[in-house]
Amino acid sequence: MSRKVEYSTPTNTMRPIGPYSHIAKVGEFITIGATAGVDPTTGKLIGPDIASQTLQILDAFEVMLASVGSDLSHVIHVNVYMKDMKDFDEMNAAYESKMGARKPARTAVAVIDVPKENALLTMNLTAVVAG
Ligand SMILES: N/C(=C\C=C\C(=O)O)C(=O)O
Repeated sequence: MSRKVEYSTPTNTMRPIGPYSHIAKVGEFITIGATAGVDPTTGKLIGPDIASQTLQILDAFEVMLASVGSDLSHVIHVNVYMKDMKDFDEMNAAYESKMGARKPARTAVAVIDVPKENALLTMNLTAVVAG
């Protein structure tokens, strides 16, 4: 397996808001950094509800994973960072509506803040290349 680390940010997704790439890939392993629920064209937050933001993030993950030969069925682990744990059930419902029977390992926690102003959550993941 190659140990070369490839960093990428697809052009058809939101621009990073700091000095990072959305995706890092080493051989078959993929990691996607924290991503908020923003419109990829305007950079504006989707919502204001956590369900909309959750679905937007998962849509963005689909685009990012496709750019490196993967998809949501090859996700290993997801981290969910919410501003308020009271949103847990609503986030879960939206998450499950998109992920369906796919149930990667997941860690959901509440945090004091996230980088995108007014965002209710941010998520990141690890995955492998499809095949
Ligand atoms: N991944 C980072 C920020 C993401 C923010 C966002 O999508 O709203 C970072 O600063 O490392």
